[in-house]
Amino acid sequence: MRTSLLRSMESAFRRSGSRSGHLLHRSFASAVTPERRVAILGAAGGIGQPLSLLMKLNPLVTHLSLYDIAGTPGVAADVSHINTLAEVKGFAAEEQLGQALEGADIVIIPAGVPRKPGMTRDDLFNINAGIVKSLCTAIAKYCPNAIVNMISNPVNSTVPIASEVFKKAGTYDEKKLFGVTTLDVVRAKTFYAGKAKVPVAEVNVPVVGGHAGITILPLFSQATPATNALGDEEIHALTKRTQDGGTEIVEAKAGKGSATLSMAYAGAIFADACLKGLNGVPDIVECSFVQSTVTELPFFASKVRLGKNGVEEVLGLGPLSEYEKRGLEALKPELMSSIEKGIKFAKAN
Ligand SMILES: NC(=O)c1ccc[n+]([C@@H]2O[C@H](COP(=O)([O-])OP(=O)(O)OC[C@H]3O[C@@H](n4cnc5c(N)ncnc54)[C@H](O)[C@@H]3O)[C@@H](O)[C@H]2O)c1
Ligand SMILES: O=C(O)C[C@H](O)C(=O)O
Repeated sequence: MRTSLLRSMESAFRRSGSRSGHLLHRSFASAVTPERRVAILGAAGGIGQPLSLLMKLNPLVTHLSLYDIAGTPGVAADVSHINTLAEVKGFAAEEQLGQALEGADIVIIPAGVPRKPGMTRDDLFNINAGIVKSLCTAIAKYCPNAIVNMISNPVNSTVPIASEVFKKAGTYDEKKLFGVTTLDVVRAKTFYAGKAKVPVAEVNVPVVGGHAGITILPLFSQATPATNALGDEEIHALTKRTQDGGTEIVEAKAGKGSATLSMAYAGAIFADACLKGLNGVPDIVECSFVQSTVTELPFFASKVRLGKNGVEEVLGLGPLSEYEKRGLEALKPELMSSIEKGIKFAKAN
């Protein structure tokens, strides 16, 4: 049973575009996996629970630390019964946050409130900015060298907040801070495969910019397998659907939150890529919102090569279609203002 589950994970990770899925099996079989500690903050939430499950299934994880301000003991006990490698510990109260973080190689943060219909991600700022700031303050104290995977929205602002908190603490390493935009890539791949009628497992689509509305810019001109079956209108519709993917889920859930299952999948894919990078697996490339000089904006999502220290290389945008060039210019003011909002908040608080 364990073997077949690992095989399914392996093939999911391979399909995701990380080119080293085979290593999951090899490293598990030969028991050479280095010790890797992953902490999830917000582990009992809508994303946190399935993400905890998926990280427990990942054979690269040796220790899994689950932290939430509510509901952790049940989730941690439940996940801990799964007969895979990772040793699971739950941490329930704020005074246990330090213990939850100690020794972490990767901290994944899905803590915070989700949208309801009619809200933008920026409407979450007032609550989530404070949550992210306090969690990042603890990260700076207890695991200053950890890689941080930021899921909490608005990502366009929470990543800059984290960077300022780390700068204030003197622990900032731009190579180790990632806004998780993998769900945009997951959606772009799914929607493209459906329209282009190509096997979804073979599809790759870079998504650049940020993680809100028009700041999400899928580059369908670079999608593979390439197709000339899609005209301008179809590309526009695919772009809009990718940009509005989060809202599509928020509306379908009708007040019961936003994407959780697909986000957990995307978060697990991205964390797996970070783990492989840490373990020295070559050529691990994923899109992520990182400190960047690819455009004039200080943070920007693009393809990133992952390595032993986190970001090894932020890759350029590649050739853009005229439509994408216009999209790029159009997103800059909104993305810049969200970045500045985060920086201003962190400096003032
Ligand atoms: N980056 C993305 O692509 C993406 C995708 C989906 C959702 N999100 C965002 O992820 C966040 C979480 O979404 P969800 O659906 O899991 O929400 P949720 O309400 O179901 O879960 C959030 C969890 O965070 C916990 N929490 C709150 N404050 C905390 C704190 N200070 N420390 C630790 N835990 C704390 C809550 O107790 C809860 O269990 C939202 O901000 C949402 O917008 C991002
Ligand atoms: O849309 C949301 O609020 C959640 C998330 O950012 C998403 O893209 O699904």
